[in-house]
Amino acid sequence: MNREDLLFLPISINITGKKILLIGGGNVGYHKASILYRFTDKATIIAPEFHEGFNNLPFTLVQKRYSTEDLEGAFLVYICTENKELNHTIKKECEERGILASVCDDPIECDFTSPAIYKNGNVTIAIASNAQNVHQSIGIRNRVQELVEDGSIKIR
Ligand SMILES: C[C@@]1(CC(=O)O)C2=NC(=C\c3[nH]c(c(CCC(=O)O)c3CC(=O)O)Cc3[nH]c(c(CC(=O)O)c3CCC(=O)O)/C=C3\N/C(=C\2)[C@@H](CCC(=O)O)[C@]3(C)CC(=O)O)/[C@H]1CCC(=O)O
Ligand SMILES: NC(=O)c1ccc[n+]([C@@H]2O[C@H](COP(=O)([O-])OP(=O)(O)OC[C@H]3O[C@@H](n4cnc5c(N)ncnc54)[C@H](O)[C@@H]3O)[C@@H](O)[C@H]2O)c1
Repeated sequence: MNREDLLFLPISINITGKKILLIGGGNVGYHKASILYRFTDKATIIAPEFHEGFNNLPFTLVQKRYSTEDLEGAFLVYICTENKELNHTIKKECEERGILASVCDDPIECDFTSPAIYKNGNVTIAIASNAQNVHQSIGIRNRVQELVEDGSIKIR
């Protein structure tokens, strides 16, 4: 499979009461957690070491290395360690359990990816590039945000 052959469908997934797990507490883990916090105040983060920003998030922090049992009851898993081999192993263990996972260093392994988001109340504008060009997604999102904020696009 080549990256160019990937197909991602944009959907809004119901996370009410569901267990969201994020493994890895570094820069990328913190970034993903900050975005998550705009949608939920419940998630569990597992890592031996955490970015200091996690102190300002309401999530449950579990300071330890990942082990397979951590996946129990998980609905969505964000895999965000810097260890490619470990990320791959976690993804495989998610797949064996039918759990949807996003792997931060390998779009081909991702069951889902995160779009660039502009959120204003209940309105969410999400831009994705089919995992091909994250800078393009960020650029378009920033432009949409400007247009909403200067009143060119009315969302209310
Ligand atoms: C939009 C956003 C959403 C979010 O994460 O919330 C998002 N990445 C963001 C930021 C960002 N990502 C990267 C940098 C550093 C760039 C640099 O250094 O130059 C920055 C900028 C920064 O951090 O400021 C690098 C990067 N990203 C991926 C890889 C792996 C790879 O592509 O192989 C690498 C290379 C790592 C390496 O090589 O080391 C992969 C993915 N990143 C995606 C989404 C998915 C595709 C979405 C789409 O379809 O477009 C996908 C496929 C999977 C996923 O992560 O879901 C978020 C913007 C948040 C915002 O601004 O609100
Ligand atoms: N998807 C994206 O948007 C994106 C953006 C930039 C970088 N990346 C990729 O993300 C990866 C991570 O980058 P980073 O800057 O967050 O790295 P980092 O070193 O800052 O963080 C890694 C985290 O993983 C944790 N960790 C290590 N071993 C673990 C284990 N056994 N169990 C649980 N947690 C463990 C560490 O304690 C740390 O908290 C890199 O491969 C990078 O290329 C992805």
